[in-house]
Amino acid sequence: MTASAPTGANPLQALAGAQQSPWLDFIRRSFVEDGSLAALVHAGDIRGVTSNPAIFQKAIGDGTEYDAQMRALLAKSTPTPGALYERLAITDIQAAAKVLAPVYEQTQGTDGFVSLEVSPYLARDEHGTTQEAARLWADVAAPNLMVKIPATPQSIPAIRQSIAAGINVNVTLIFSLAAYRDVVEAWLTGLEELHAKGGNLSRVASVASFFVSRIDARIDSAIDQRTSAGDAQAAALATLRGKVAIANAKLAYAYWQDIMQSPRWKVLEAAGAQTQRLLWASTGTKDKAYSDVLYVDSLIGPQTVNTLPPATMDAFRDHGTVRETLTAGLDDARHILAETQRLGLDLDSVTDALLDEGVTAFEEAFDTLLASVAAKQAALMGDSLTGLKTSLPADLSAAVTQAQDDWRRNGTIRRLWAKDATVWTGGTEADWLNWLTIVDDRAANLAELEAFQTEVRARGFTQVLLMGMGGSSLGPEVLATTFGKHEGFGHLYILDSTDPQQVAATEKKLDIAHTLFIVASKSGSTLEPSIMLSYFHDLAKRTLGAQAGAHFVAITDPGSSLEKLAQAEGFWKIFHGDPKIGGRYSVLSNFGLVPAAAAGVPLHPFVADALRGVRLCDASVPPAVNRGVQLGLILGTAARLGRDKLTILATPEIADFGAWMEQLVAESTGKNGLGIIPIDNETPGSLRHYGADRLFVYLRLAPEHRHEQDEAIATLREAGQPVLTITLHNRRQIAQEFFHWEMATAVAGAVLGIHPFDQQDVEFSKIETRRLTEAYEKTGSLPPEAPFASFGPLSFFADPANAAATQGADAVAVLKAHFARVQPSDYVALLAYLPRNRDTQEWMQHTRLHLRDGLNCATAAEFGPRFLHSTGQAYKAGPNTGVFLQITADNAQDLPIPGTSLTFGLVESAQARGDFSVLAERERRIIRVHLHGSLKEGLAALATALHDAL
Ligand SMILES: O=P(O)(O)OC[C@H]1O[C@](O)(CO)[C@@H](O)[C@@H]1O
Repeated sequence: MTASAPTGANPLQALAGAQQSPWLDFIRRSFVEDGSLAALVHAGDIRGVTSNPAIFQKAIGDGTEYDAQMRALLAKSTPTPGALYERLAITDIQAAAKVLAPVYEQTQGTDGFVSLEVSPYLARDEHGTTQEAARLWADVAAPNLMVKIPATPQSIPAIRQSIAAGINVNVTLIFSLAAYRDVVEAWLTGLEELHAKGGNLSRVASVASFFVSRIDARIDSAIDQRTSAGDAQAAALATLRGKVAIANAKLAYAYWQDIMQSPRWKVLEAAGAQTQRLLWASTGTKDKAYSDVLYVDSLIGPQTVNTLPPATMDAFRDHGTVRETLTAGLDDARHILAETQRLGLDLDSVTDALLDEGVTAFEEAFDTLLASVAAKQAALMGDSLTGLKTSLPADLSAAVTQAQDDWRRNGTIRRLWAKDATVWTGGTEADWLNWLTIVDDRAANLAELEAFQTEVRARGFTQVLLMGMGGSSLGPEVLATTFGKHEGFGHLYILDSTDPQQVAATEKKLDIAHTLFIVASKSGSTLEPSIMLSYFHDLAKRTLGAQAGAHFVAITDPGSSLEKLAQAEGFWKIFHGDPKIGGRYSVLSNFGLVPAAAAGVPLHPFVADALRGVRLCDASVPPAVNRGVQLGLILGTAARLGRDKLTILATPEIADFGAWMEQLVAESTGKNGLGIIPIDNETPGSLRHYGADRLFVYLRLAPEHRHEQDEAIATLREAGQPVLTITLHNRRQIAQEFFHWEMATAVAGAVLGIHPFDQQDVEFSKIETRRLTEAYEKTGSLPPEAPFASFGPLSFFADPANAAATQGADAVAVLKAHFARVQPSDYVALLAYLPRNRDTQEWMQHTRLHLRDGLNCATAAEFGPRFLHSTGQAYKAGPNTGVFLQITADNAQDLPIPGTSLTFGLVESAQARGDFSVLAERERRIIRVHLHGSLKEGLAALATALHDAL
């Protein structure tokens, strides 16, 4: 360390003579790039640099200085905003380290440091801090770096471990003598550990940053308050104004001097160790009544550092006084602290509070910084990201802002990414969170899927049939309908029904000899895919003989019964799902990617888009700009305010996304009498049909948007209905939305206080179905049932309670009585166990709109058994606001299920009956209408009756 200053030196330069190093508490890109820092260093004004989250927030958060580097980084990859910030900060730190390197060299590694702080979010996390210190040390890779670690009780062990690892540490946020003693202890122990390992002590530098002026600011304000309240001790209190912080610092210095005399230190010193210098921080004067160099002039002494904000640096250069003040007036200092205590100014509480405030202030600065980095990143990525515009009524908007702030203050998004189950119910949630990381995992292992895609193409399949339910089919269905057929690949068909006519219609589309069959089931034991597989495998065996297995691919979780069957039958491939991902969160795992590969969807760009979605929902993105969190907080908050009908409208080319969303949202949130009811694909109507229970989501595919949909949405917005408009700039961006909605659903679940990853109520219908099919296998028939009313082709069935409530002299009267039960904010759902084809879909759509317009309520048009693995969970266990019309029909054709005495038609009716009894048991308002004879005529009769009933 330089012992004397050059003659004619300014006060800053003269500090060298007093063995104090002035460091600068400031950094920003332009200041380093334009040579300003170098000029200060060369002049000898400044011998080190410190940064903190608030300094970087000012540097990066405002202005455009960092845009060029951001652009360059974003051109190469899509980092998380947190990683992007860190790259920018490290670039500055490395540049400053270079400027200070000559000082470091001249002083043999004892001065010329630049400090970079660990994430303030880790301030109370020993392990996280230790890891991050090591990571930053390695990433910056400059010997004159100091990693800043706050002196919280939790971080003290991290300080010891970092020192022991040979990392230079700047311990920050020290306010009390007690904390300082702990820091010294950690530092000494760390050095001793390093020494014991045979490490080189001479290059381990450390400073203990003792905060000064903040203490006076607090104590002075307490004094002022008491004085103005007429305190009897006002005169004595007045003598302490502006004195306590410096007295505190002087005693810290005295403690350091004692340590320097201790035998413990002497051993380390003899082994070549450097001392840990005290660094005075928070030395900008806060009270204008005091000298603007008070906290520099008064704290000068050998082997110390003072880190100065730019204004204080300039002031000290201009009129500072260099005199060894630190060691003078030690008795006075003791007296001041004794007086502080005598007069009831609780210094311990003040320093405790200052530590908490200091941590919080840096967290908040970091929140602001990351929010601006994320916003800037989004702006620079432009149309490569989907957009979100929200238009919310005042009450909802205020509640959402409040929720965002709660999430920000509590760091909930970081807890979510850290898989902390207490974000939800503290149950088994952590076992279901691998959807958070599956895209990175798949991106890193894309070669296997790409090889599969190449092989599929080479084998020249003309069709691909995917068999599965819910999460195993709805994602692939979105891919099939959104992307269509790809050159060189077969058309992807989806089968998720037990309706015999639908099975037969699917079979008709296939050329079995040239079809690739994919059976997808996470559990491997779901009824529908099992029987579909039996049917088509049997068919394939009849066409292809021993080669049949080579046409089959299974996607299932490891060890499932499906995996065993696939092995036994010689399937071509078996792809595994991740058991820590539930079905409805599986679209970006092999459950979506294998069908995507088979259909020829270009995998790399698709996964790259999904990754964009992941990055912008990252733990480092604060709630107000985190797309998934934003959406989820709106969904959850809206539901809590009674807007629980999530009404989904989409450009037709991407409209199937709604069916996937339905399952995700309904199966995740619909439980314990709570939840969000998705209303998919309900054509917009007149404003008077909408109550205060709606939240609209418009998925707008910009290049193919429909003018009339835009108009309808604008009308809703103008009428004050809450509307979320999500803009996709191309179809592939559905990959981003898959992730956004997964995150949103998890977040909405947290707002509702439910477990969003189980679906316990689905099981009840399955049990009932099983009971019925087993009865059939034993007795050859289903248990008898009788309609409570029959009129021509329409027979009505219900449990006694529902039957009693819907008596009528004709079909019209029955339906009238049933729908008279609809209250404001209820919804009506048609649950049709019919072949899902263009005719039935049109009928359902027409009928639901008729009901919507007649009853002014939200409507759903669902096909069984498909919805049983989707919205069925919410219908059974969500809010009891649904009024259901189950529709069944005679099957014009039935198909046997190989290896059983069952038929598809029988399973379908058992499923309808099973679900009915569970809904009825749960006191839902439901009746079943069975259509006899021709389906067309039955549907026409029902439509007429409904028309007359409303
Ligand atoms: O993939 P699997 O295990 O066949 O399950 C299919 C679907 O059934 C459910 O488990 C229940 O409906 C869904 O969550 C799931 O997506």
